[in-house]
Order: sequence, then structure tokens, then C-alpha cells
Amino acid sequence: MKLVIFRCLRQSKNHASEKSATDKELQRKSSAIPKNFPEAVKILLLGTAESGKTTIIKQMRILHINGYTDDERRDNIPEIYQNIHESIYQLVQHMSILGLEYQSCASKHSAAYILSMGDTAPEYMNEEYCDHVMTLWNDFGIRTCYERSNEFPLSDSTKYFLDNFERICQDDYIPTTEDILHSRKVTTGIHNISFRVQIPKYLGGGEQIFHMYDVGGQRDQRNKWIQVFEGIQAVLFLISCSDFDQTLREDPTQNRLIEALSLFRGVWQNRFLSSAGFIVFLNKQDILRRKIAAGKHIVDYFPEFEDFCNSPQAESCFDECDWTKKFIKQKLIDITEEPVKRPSRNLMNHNAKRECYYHFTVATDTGCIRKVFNDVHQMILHDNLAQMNLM
Ligand SMILES: Nc1nc2c(ncn2[C@@H]2O[C@H](COP(=O)(O)OP(=O)(O)OP(=O)(O)O)[C@@H](O)[C@H]2O)c(=O)[nH]1
Ligand SMILES: [Mg+2]
Repeated sequence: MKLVIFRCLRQSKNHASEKSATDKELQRKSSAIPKNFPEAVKILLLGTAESGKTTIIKQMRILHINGYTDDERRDNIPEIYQNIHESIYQLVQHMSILGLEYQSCASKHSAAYILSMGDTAPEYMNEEYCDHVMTLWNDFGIRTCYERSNEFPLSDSTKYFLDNFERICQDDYIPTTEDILHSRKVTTGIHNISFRVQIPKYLGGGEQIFHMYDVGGQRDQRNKWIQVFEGIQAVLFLISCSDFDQTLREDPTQNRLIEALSLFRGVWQNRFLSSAGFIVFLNKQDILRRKIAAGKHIVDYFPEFEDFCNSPQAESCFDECDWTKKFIKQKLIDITEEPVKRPSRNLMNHNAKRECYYHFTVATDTGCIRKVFNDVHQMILHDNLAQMNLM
């Protein structure tokens, strides 16, 4: 199956009303629909490191497989302990680098304790360790360091885990689904998850199989991506919108958002992916909102933002967060409109306009991903109908 692209939503400005209109249209045609949707759909998750790809895979497991048993939850404990330890260790290390002072002697003592442990988490959270971590997280100096964490690499889940630390350091701790969604392990190599999704009765019923591929987003992982380009029907590209004031872990001279945009250009223009559908998740909307509320401005990193705010595209925006997310989206749209240097042989018509679909997401929010994935599935069903000349 060739996913030319999700034609039926092409002119959509208001997704919600458009969707219900097309649903009704599909229902009307239901009697004519054969039960022969292509059995499996292959989706490839791409994006820079920490954009949220593996978090989407976890959400698919929660939404479409059985989620996590208690034993599987317990298996995540070492990773969560390591995430917490790395966060507090990084914060303590950067206190002196940034020239910040601790609020009390007790905090200084706790910092020395954490530093003496190195960057490996303890196997068990004993009382002494927990007290030190809590003292530090309540320290005003550490909070100032946290507010400046765009200046050094720090996990996006630092606040989540340290705010929940008292619960996590209990002896009988079992990670919640939310804890698992916030935990982070760098992906190396290629992983995939397969799951089935119900096809609505009015479309003939039955199930569709999805194979979703997850890859590592760090620079040294990207040369492996090409191994999975064959037969991909849709690319789901994740971009972390809150990255505008951060630099890469692997190259501290490179702004993360600039890296993500140039990676998107490379993927969009890749001739092996030219017949795949494109969906972009503009992710980490929760962190973006938090950053802007804390007084960070994208204009300090992207001066062209000022012109965007005076452009017609920004007319419907109502606050800085809204402007910022639309500005990033516009940058992606601009890339899709750039002339392609080497058109693909796979494209039947070189002049055919390819579509790209955008969603603002919070990958750690199951409700959000449930809704967005439903939309993605609908688009795939619509496209399949179009392929069968039923639309
Ligand atoms: N608050 C918040 N955290 C997120 C969101 N998306 C992902 N994260 C967190 O960001 C971290 C990185 O997410 P991953 O899914 O591991 O990123 P990745 O793209 O797989 O990264 P690589 O494997 O290095 O390519 C994890 O701690 C996630 O919990 C989001 O929308 N909001
Ligand atoms: Mg990953």
C-alpha cells in the first residue's frame, strides 16, 4: 500500500468539525465498504534525542496492549532511581559551575554526600539518602539552579520525580503508569511494537495491525535509521517545542530546536520516504507553557519571532505560548514548501503537493495521545478508502 497522503482532511481548518463531517460521509458509504483494508500499517517514529519517541511507544502499549503488570512496573524501579539520582547529581554539580550558593549548611552537607556517590544511583533508597535528596530539592539555591537548567543538560522529568520523591522512596514503592511515562532511557538500535486497533463497524469492522518502529534520536544513532525506511507508510516526526533555549547533549554549541528543524528537513526531503505520509507531533506543550510562564522567550533565540508576531499567521493567537507554538509550526510548514533538490523516482508526479499533518501534543498525557492517535488512525482509514476509490 502506498500512503500518498491523507487527502480527505486536506482543506481542514477546523479539525473537529471536519472530522465529524467526514465520519458522517463514511457512515453513509459504509454499506459499500469491503472488509479488505490492508492488514498491517508500518509507522516510523523519528526525531532528535529526548523528543518523546519512546514515550509514544509506551502510550501505545498502555492504550492498545495490556499496559504494565505489577512485576513489569517493578522492573522500572532501577531506571527511575537512576533518573532521580542523575537529576540531583547534575543540579549539585552545576551549583558551583553557575556560582550559586546553598541556602543552608545542611544543604551544603547534603550536596557533598550526593557528590561523593558519583553519578550512579543507590540500589536501595535508604533513609539517609532520601533525607539528603529532599533537603536539596527544598533548597532555594537548587531551585534557582533548576530554573537555569536550559544552560546544562537536565532531564525533563526532574521536577516530576523530585516532586514525587517522598512517594517513590517508600519501601513498598511500585511505579505508577505516570512514573513509567516520565522515566527516561536513551534508545540505541531499533525497536518495534505491534498492536491491533479496532476498525469501526461502519467501516466494515475487524482489526488493523500496526507495526510501530522506535529509533535512537542522538546523532550517533541516526545512521541506523535507513534500515527501517523500506515499506514505511507513515512517518511520525516528534519535535520538542520546549527545546528552543537548550543545546544538544552531544554538541553543546548547537541549539536543540535548530537541530530538530534541520533534521526534519532531511527526513522530509529523503527520497526513500517520499511516498510515506507525514505526521508531526509538536510535543512537550506542557513544558513549553511552563517555560513561558517562567519568563523565557523564544525571541531571545530566534529573533525572527518578532516579525512572525506581526504577520497574518499570528493574527488568531491570543498569548505568547500560542504565538510560540504557531511560530514553530510555521517553521515546519516553510520547510515543507522549500523546493526539493533531488525529486524522488518514487513520486509519480513530481509536482504533486505532499501534505504534512500537525498535532500539538503532551506525550506523557495518555488522554491526549489517545485522541491524537484516533485522528491518525482515522486519516489512515480515509486514505485506504481513497486508495480503493471509495471516496
Ligand atoms: N513533561 C513532558 N515530558 C515528556 C514529554 N514527552 C516526553 N517527555 C519526557 O522526555 C524524556 C525523553 O523522552 P523519550 O521518549 O525517552 O525521548 P526519545 O525521543 O525516545 O529519546 P531518544 O531515545 O534519545 O531518541 C522522558 O523523560 C519523557 O518522559 C511531554 O510531552 N511532556
Ligand atoms: Mg527513545
